[in-house]
Amino acid sequence: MTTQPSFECERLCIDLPGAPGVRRIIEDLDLEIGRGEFVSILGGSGTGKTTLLRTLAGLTPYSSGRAVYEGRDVRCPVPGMAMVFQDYGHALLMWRTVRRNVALGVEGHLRDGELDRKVQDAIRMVGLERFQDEYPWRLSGGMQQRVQIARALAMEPSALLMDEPFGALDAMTKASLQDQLLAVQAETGATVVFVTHDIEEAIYLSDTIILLKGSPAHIARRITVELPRPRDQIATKELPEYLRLRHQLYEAFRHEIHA
Ligand SMILES: Nc1ncnc2c1ncn2[C@@H]1O[C@H](COP(=O)(O)OP(=O)(O)OP(=O)(O)O)[C@@H](O)[C@H]1O
Repeated sequence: MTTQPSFECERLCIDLPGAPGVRRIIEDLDLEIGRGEFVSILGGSGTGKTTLLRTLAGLTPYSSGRAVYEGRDVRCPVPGMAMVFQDYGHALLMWRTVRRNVALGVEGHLRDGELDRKVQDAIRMVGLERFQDEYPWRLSGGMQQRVQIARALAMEPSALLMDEPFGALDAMTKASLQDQLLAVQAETGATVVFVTHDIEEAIYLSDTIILLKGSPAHIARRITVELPRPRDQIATKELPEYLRLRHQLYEAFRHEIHA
């Protein structure tokens, strides 16, 4: 990991339409995310996690302060980022095969050979080689989510923004996709900003956890996760440091989210 930031926010304020007028969702948020860093955003329901992620993606405009990605203001989507949503059912085109869904973000920009290479690499990274000519509706929920992740990876993003991508999946599928995501990140070196409700998921995956609190929201805690990599679903979760972080975050949730 280098020290050059991928994202920088300074006194970031985000307002959304409310009744009446506008409602401030995020206030005076300062945040720096290093290149290749895995950052999870945790917080209670309705705190503003998705709003913050969408602003980092250039999808929701901010009102004041600064949000910068690799030196560029993010007032609209900028190249180099890809977003993955929780609702893979809506994100995929059911009438296109897996391969043609994965190609969606890059087709029209590349020559055929290069397009095929990128699509094949992305499909390999999520382990869907055998299913590339299938239609998404014939796949399980976990496999459909892997298609969405592959589509993001085909764009070779330097930053992957993920909004509760595993929130709708069963525990075993979720664990397997978490490991696949960590392997992909180790291979690509992408920065990952990951929104989740799940404290254990945040600890298992992250280098840093940002806990949002309040209305408007601000950063209540910034926690560095110093667990060794590669991580392991059994061994990592038995480490004293993992258990200490888990305890700390549950306490923080209890005292701060409901304060
Ligand atoms: N398009 C919108 N227009 C107006 N208000 C919105 C819009 N989207 C979200 N909000 C409001 O902004 C606040 C933050 O919503 P957001 O979805 O960012 O929270 P969240 O922390 O991601 O919640 P959850 O964990 O429940 O998904 C909520 O009060 C929500 O009602």
